[in-house]
Amino acid sequence: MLETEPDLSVFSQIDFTNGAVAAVSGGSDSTALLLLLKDHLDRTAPATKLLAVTIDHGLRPGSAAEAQAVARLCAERGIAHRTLVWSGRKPSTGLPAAAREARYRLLAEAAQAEGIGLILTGHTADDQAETVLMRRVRGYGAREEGRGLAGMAPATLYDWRIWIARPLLGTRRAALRDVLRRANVGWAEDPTNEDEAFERPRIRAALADSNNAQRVEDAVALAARAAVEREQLGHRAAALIRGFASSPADGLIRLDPGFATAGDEPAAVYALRILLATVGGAAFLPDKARSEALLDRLRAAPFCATLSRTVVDARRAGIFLRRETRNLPPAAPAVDNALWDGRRRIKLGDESGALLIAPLGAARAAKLATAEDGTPPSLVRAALAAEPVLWRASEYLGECPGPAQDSPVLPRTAVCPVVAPFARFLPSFDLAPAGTVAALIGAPLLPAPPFSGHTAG
Ligand SMILES: Nc1ncnc2c1ncn2[C@@H]1O[C@H](COP(=O)(O)OP(=O)(O)OP(=O)(O)O)[C@@H](O)[C@H]1O
Repeated sequence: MLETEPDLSVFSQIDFTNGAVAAVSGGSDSTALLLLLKDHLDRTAPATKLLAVTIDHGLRPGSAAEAQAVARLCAERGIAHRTLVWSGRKPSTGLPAAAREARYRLLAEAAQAEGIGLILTGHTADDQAETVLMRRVRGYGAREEGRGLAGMAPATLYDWRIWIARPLLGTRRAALRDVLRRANVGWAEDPTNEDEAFERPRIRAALADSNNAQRVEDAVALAARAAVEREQLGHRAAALIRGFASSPADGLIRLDPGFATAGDEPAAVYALRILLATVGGAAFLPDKARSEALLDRLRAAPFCATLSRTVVDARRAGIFLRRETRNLPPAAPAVDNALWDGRRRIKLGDESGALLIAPLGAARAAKLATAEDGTPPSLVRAALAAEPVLWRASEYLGECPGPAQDSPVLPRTAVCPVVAPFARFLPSFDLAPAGTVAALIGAPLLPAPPFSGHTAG
C-alpha cells in the first residue's frame, strides 16, 4: 500500500552527517519535502546543515516570484535558502533535458560550495508511476528486460560525487498536499505540468481520471519488482566481472574466454554492455540484442568486431576490449575537470600553463614497453595509442612526431578513468557493477550511498 500519510521513517534511513540541500521548486511536493525534512531534523539532529535551493530557470514569467515565495517561507521557518538563476544559453530543442541538466549542475554546485554531500528532491509515487507508464508505452520492458521499468532510483549519484536522494518516492502527492493544507502553507502550480502537449502531463491526466489509486499502486509495484531484478542482475554481472575481467594495460580490458560460457547469459550480456560502454566512453549501454549476438560470437573465437566504439578482439589468449582509434578527439586545450572522450576525467591540479590533451597515437605507442603477462604486445600498443596524454602546447609535434621527439608533460594520473555509462548519473540499482568496474579500471572510489543498507559491492 502506498502511504496516504507521509512515512517519515524514510528520513531516519538517510545519513545526514554531511548536511543536505533540499531542492525546492515551490511546487507542492518539494515544499512538503522541505517542511517534513525540517521537522525531522529539528527532532533528531538539529545541528544538521540544511540549505534549501531554488533554481530559477528563467523560462516562465512567474519563475522569479516563485523563487521569492520559497525564500520567504524559508525565512519564516529559519531555513537557509539560495536562489540560483540558469543564465546559460537556452537551446531551441531539448529544452526540458537541458533545464534538468542545468538544474542538477547548479544544485550540485550549491551543495559543494557549502561542503554538503547530499541533495534531496521531492519526487513522489505519482512521479514514479508516470515515469514507469511512459517507459512501458515506449516499449522499454520488452527491450530492456525491465531495466528501465525500475523507474527512478531511491538515490542517484550525480557526477560520481554527490548523491541525490528521493525520500518521497513511496508517498502520494495528495498526502503531501494535505500536509501543506494542514500547515496552511501554499504552493505554486507549474502550468507546464498541465500542458497536455507533453507526454508526462498526458499520463498524469490519465492517472487522475479514474481508478487512479489502483493504477498508481500497480505501476509503483511494477517498478519495485523491476528494481529488485535489476539490482540482482547487477550483482551477478559484478561477480562475472570480478571473476573473469582484468586490465593488463591502460585502456585495455581482458576477459577470460570462460566468460562467454559461464552459464548466466543475462548477467554476461549486462556485464558486457557495461564494459563496452566504459571502454568506448559511451553514456548509454549498447543495444541489448546486438550485445547478445556479440556474446554468442565470443564463444567461437577468433573474431574481431566493433560495438559502442569498442574493438572486441577474441583470441585464444582472451577476449580483449579497447577503444577503437576512429573518431578520437583531436588535440585540444586541456580543461580541468572536463571529461575527455567520455571516458577520462582531466585533473590538472596545480599544473598551470597552456596544456594540450591528445591521444598518444600509434607512432609514440610503438616505442613504449608492453605488459609482461603474456598479453599480445600489439594489443597493448593499440590500446595505449588511444589513451590521452598532456603536452605543453608549444612542444606538441602532432600525431606523428617523426624523427624529432616530444614528450608528455604530466604523469598519467592527471587523466583519470571514469565508468562512462554511470559517470553522469548512477542510479543506486547499478551500484554493484559500477563499483566493480571502477575497481577494475582504477576509477575513483564511490562515495558512500546515503541510505543505510546500501553497499557498493
Ligand atoms: N526549479 C527547481 N528548483 C529546485 N528544485 C527543483 C526545481 N524543479 C524541480 N526541482 C526538484 O525536482 C523535483 C522533481 O521535479 P518536478 O519538475 O517533477 O517537480 P515540480 O512539479 O517542479 O515541483 P514539485 O515536485 O515541488 O511539485 C522537485 O520535487 C524538486 O525537488
